[in-house]
Amino acid sequence: MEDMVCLPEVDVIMAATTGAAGLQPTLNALRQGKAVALSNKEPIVMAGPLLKDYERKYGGAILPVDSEPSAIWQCIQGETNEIRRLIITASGGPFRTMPLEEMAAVTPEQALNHPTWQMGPKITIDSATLMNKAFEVIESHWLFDVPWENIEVVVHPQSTIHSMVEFTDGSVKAQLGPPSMRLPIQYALFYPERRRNPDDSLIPRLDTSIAQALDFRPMEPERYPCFDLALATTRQGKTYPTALSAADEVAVNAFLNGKIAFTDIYRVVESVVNTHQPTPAETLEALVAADTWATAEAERVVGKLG
Ligand SMILES: NC(=O)C1=CN([C@@H]2O[C@H](COP(=O)(O)OP(=O)(O)OC[C@H]3O[C@@H](n4cnc5c(N)ncnc54)[C@H](OP(=O)(O)O)[C@@H]3O)[C@@H](O)[C@H]2O)C=CC1
Ligand SMILES: CC(=O)[C@@H](O)[C@H](O)COP(=O)(O)O
Repeated sequence: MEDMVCLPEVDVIMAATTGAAGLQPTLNALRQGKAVALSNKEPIVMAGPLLKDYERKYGGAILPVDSEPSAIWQCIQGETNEIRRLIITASGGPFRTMPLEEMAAVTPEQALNHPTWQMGPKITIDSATLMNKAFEVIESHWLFDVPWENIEVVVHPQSTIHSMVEFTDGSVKAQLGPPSMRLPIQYALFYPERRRNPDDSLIPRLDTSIAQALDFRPMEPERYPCFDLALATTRQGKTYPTALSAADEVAVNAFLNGKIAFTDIYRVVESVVNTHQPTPAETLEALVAADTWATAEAERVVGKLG
């Protein structure tokens, strides 16, 4: 992948591997001035400033694919007004209403049963812990240059509104659609063109002929401790977000393999980021070193818990 993205005949790269695997290819592509349609969220979580630096320096482009950043991107088209607030929607995952005391005993099968989206295992577990939502806040912070304190998350169980942007006059724009990645993928690949889709079966359409609710609920921090942990860690800068992402990758795998409980995902990540000795995150070498250390440390913590 590292070499393939640099081939002269490649103009757009769709980065859609899971986890840290996409980091080096994404950086290589940006260093070649290519456009990267970024679905793989971990690279921008691990190395947001470096990716943006490469985009600026080498003239490439990062095109959001993840549905929430894509929604924000679509909402800001043609707008010159300052953004007052980003409102990122979260389904709340499969355990949104489960009594908190039952969460330690949930099985991987239950956690993989996402209420609205069909996705790979890593992101589905991240949706259940809301680590995924923290990742989207981080992505959006770097992609749209919006201060942390101006990005909010609201639970919206239907996943019909993919995110919203509030402008300084108070107007709020939202992007809606059925939960399908086809539109965000197409939007990034053909940007700035809105491609005509004559065949409705390709991109599902919003059905307004049936009654549909659009609910908003406040996020419960005690249900989703990974959310605050991820943002507090990332806001410390340096290699903290790299360690966070690596620890989460190990912890999610360990949960899926039956080595730790669902609620231990938080414990593993917390332990790793609390013992991390950060360095400036200015080079790929620094990121790889942090990723390697955090992966080993997370495996050690999993071993102790398991
Ligand atoms: N699924 C979704 O709807 C969304 C996903 N995303 C993001 O997109 C990324 C992918 O998610 P998703 O599609 O759900 O994940 P999946 O697990 O379904 O797919 C991941 C793909 O990445 C490949 N892959 C993983 N590691 C490597 C590697 N080292 N080298 C080459 N290929 C590799 C896998 O190949 P193999 O099968 O051979 O292991 C697989 O094809 C994640 O970062 C996720 O957060 C973002 C928004 C929505
Ligand atoms: C499809 C997509 O873009 C995911 O990020 C999705 O939004 C996850 O759903 P949650 O809102 O449950 O995290």
